[in-house]
Amino acid sequence: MNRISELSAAIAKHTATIDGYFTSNGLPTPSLEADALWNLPIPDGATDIKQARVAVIEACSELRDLMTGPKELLKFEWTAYVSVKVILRFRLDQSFPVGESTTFEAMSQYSGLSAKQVRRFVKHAILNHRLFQEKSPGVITHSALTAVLASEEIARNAFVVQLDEFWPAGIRVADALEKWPGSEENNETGFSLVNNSSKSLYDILAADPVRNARFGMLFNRPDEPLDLIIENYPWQDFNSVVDVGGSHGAVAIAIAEKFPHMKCIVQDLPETVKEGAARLPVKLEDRVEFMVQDFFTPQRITADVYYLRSILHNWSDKYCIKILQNLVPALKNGSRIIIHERVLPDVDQLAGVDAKPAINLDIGMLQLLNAQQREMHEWPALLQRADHRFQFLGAKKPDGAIRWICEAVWIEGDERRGFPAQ
Ligand SMILES: C[S@@+](CC[C@H](N)C(=O)[O-])C[C@H]1O[C@@H](n2cnc3c(N)ncnc32)[C@H](O)[C@@H]1O
Repeated sequence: MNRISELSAAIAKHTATIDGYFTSNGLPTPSLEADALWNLPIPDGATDIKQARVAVIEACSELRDLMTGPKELLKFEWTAYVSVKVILRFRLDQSFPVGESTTFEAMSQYSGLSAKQVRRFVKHAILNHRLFQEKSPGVITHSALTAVLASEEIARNAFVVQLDEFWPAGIRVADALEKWPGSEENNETGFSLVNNSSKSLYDILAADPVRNARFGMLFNRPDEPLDLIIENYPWQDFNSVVDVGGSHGAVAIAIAEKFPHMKCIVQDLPETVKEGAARLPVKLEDRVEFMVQDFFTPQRITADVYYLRSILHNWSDKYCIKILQNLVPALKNGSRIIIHERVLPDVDQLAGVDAKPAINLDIGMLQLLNAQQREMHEWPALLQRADHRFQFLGAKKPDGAIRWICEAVWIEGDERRGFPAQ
């Protein structure tokens, strides 16, 4: 069988598996109509159905490319997201309720754009992105995608931030690499260039409350259940944890709730600490403490565990080493360091659809901050560069998790190597 027939057969086979699952469980078939479910109803435990879904997506993508052909694949869609940006900026998705219809004229009155402009952008968005539908000429209804955008501010905000802040930064990455070869500084990026600034993303956004609030909202929704870190680390074996750059303390609070013997300290910058402390449930006040601590200054708290979730991927190696070295003054023999973040897949896993978000985030970290995602082998090396007394113990990724739990231990006197520390 040739490749296109193989792919076509695979698509038919795996689609039938998924269809059978939905039918036998009384679940609706996937749809992009406005009243569709927002996510496919496949529970975490249904591993074979999840795998079938991945197989369909991968086979469709390859088949589509094969049927397009190499030369046509090289055509660049340079208008790709223009219509989406306009729709979001002028809030056309929010111009009429989900379940109702509208016209180009009504959208024009709502937005201040001309009816002709609205028609051009809406048609582009329907064709390229399945935003809206036009089932009869001039009558516009929502699709599932615009229904989500119109109904859920967090999803809408994420799209806006990606289009308005992240995408333009990507366009200047090559320029930044040319201007600052090999830079590890977070103010020498595509983001800095496109903002015409010598500052970092954090400083640029901090100067603009609206942009800063939109950026902050990106992190308001948990991207994986907290249970995954609570259930998959032996917290019961320890008495204290410092959540380094812990934001509003979601993880520390979950640890304190589940393990009443634990003392948790959440460290962050002043503004975040103030907000986090204000939100802390009164019943946890004696066991969860918020503390201002810049992680580029020496750590003041000696604890059993130092927990860093999604911290190091925001920094280049040079700064990660400084963050780790600044823990050293407080560490005691046996202190644990948990690095909890996405890990880049190995080269042999690059084909999987799961690899794509990690690889894309890696480039994203570069375009915004000159930072990076890391492969597993880079963690022990980075820890060793910070201090040879950090010993990497291993890592695991619980089922259903997006982050790995990477663990290191601090060994005083370099017992591991059998000679005293210098
Ligand atoms: C990507 S967020 C991760 C927050 C949290 N660990 C989590 O996973 O939800 C990075 C955090 O680092 C904090 N941060 C940035 N620079 C810092 C610094 N120099 N010292 C302490 N915290 C810092 C930010 O305020 C933010 O809360």
